[in-house]
Amino acid sequence: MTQPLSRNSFPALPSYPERMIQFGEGNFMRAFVDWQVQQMNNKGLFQGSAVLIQPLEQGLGGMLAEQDYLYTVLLNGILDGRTVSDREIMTSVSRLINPYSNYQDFLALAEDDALEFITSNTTEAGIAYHPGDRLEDAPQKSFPGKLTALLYKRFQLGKKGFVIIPCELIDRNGEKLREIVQRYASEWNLGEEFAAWLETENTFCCSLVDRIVPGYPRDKAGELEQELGYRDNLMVTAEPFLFWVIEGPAWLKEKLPLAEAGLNVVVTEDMTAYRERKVHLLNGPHTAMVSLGLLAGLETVEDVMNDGVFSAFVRQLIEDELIPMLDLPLEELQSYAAAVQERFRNPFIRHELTSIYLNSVSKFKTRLLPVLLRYRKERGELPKLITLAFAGLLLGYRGDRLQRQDGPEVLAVFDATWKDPQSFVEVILQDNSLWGENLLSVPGLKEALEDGLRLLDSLDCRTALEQTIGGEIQCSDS
Ligand SMILES: NC(=O)c1ccc[n+]([C@@H]2O[C@H](COP(=O)([O-])OP(=O)(O)OC[C@H]3O[C@@H](n4cnc5c(N)ncnc54)[C@H](O)[C@@H]3O)[C@@H](O)[C@H]2O)c1
Ligand SMILES: O=P(O)(O)OC[C@@H](O)[C@@H](O)[C@H](O)[C@H](O)CO
Repeated sequence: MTQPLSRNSFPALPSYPERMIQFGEGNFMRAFVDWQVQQMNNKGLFQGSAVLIQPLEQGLGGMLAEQDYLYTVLLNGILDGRTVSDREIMTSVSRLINPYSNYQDFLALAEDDALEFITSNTTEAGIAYHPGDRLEDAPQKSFPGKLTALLYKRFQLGKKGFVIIPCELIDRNGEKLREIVQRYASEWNLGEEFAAWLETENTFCCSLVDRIVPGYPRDKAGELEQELGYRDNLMVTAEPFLFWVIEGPAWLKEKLPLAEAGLNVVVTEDMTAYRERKVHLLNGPHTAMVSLGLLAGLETVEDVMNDGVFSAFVRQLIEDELIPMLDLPLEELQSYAAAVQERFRNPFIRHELTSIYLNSVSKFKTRLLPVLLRYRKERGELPKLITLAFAGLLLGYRGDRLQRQDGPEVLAVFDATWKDPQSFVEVILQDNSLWGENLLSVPGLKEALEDGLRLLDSLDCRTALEQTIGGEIQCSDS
């Protein structure tokens, strides 16, 4: 029987002073930011660790403590033509504070001058204003509320601010976070001096993250335990590829020497083009493939890429509908798209479609809907593959064929609307809360989705896809 991972079993592992506060202890942050901190430490360039803040009352705090905050990152895949199979025990996390049970320790972080950086990933839902939050709460419900309380304490102590780099996959994440913090500062009457300190003493950066992190390797856990020689309930698998774009001042390159440590990190004045490329060419195909893939009984991204019809769908989607709508040099887009498809084919990691399926409605809205609308406007017709993916999404949210995973308010809208299949498409397209606008005004969309739904409901999904790729589904224009 193997022993659990702990510092006792690996007494030679190093420890580092805390230099970063990190909101979020999920798989992604542990295999992305903390992994990069580890690489900087390995090269003697940072000599620091991250203290994690659990954003929600329930989380991984207990499990991390049981392992002395150690865990293994397993990188599997092909990078620059080389097969990578790396295993490394992370020593870049010092501890985790649960502000729900230990608010004092959380606020006490404001006192530590060595803490210079704040990072976060609280999912797309985390950078949100919660009207009920108050300074006196212990803790505030929202992540920005907690951050405001911490920053205010820091200000009261007369200390310098932080470099704040959120990693949430929302557009202009740093600006959104700063706006909500400023809003709390104003609503909580924290004064003009604090508002000025927020502006001048803190650097809020926007950032874009890119690494596929499937998380805990459930299917291979036993085998890996034997191979590693210890039990690790928090091991994380990830692809070797990594890209982090930070929109921030040039001095950050020295202060946080990620690129110097050989990591694929860019500090730039404007990250817009990088974001467009990634969200539409990587996350877009992911979201387009999930509902259709799950409806066809496929389980992983690799399954999709190994299926002739589905991989043709992904390729055509990228080449014919996504790339032509992006304002970047064609060659650059084509080379990124080729790399993405290679990453999707990674035979060494198991990326479950169900994990990408989570909150598909909001993902469709940011990743594919803008392209669909632009295509319709510029070409006078609908992009047939994005439209079919939209139909697949709507069918999946009927709830009888797929196990939906979305917020209760989103599911309630679908449940109410699907009660009348005749009016379903017309009503759902008008729902501003889902799409941010009334999509009934998009010429031909209602009819095309009704056709798509009929097709997907009457044929098996692969045949429906084959027909669509062959151009047989017509988008009637009104
Ligand atoms: N897994 C990937 O391949 C990958 C790659 C790039 C980006 N991401 C992004 O990272 C996010 C997290 O992914 P993960 O794999 O680490 O998930 P996870 O479930 O392991 O971790 C989620 C984290 O978010 C926090 N959280 C969840 N809902 C919250 C809320 N409403 N308010 C505040 N905090 C909240 C949790 O406490 C936890 O720390 C995703 O939403 C995605 O946008 C993931
Ligand atoms: O993480 P999500 O659930 O927001 O989205 C699923 C995937 O599209 C996403 O995780 C990608 O794998 C990632 O963005 C790659 O960098």
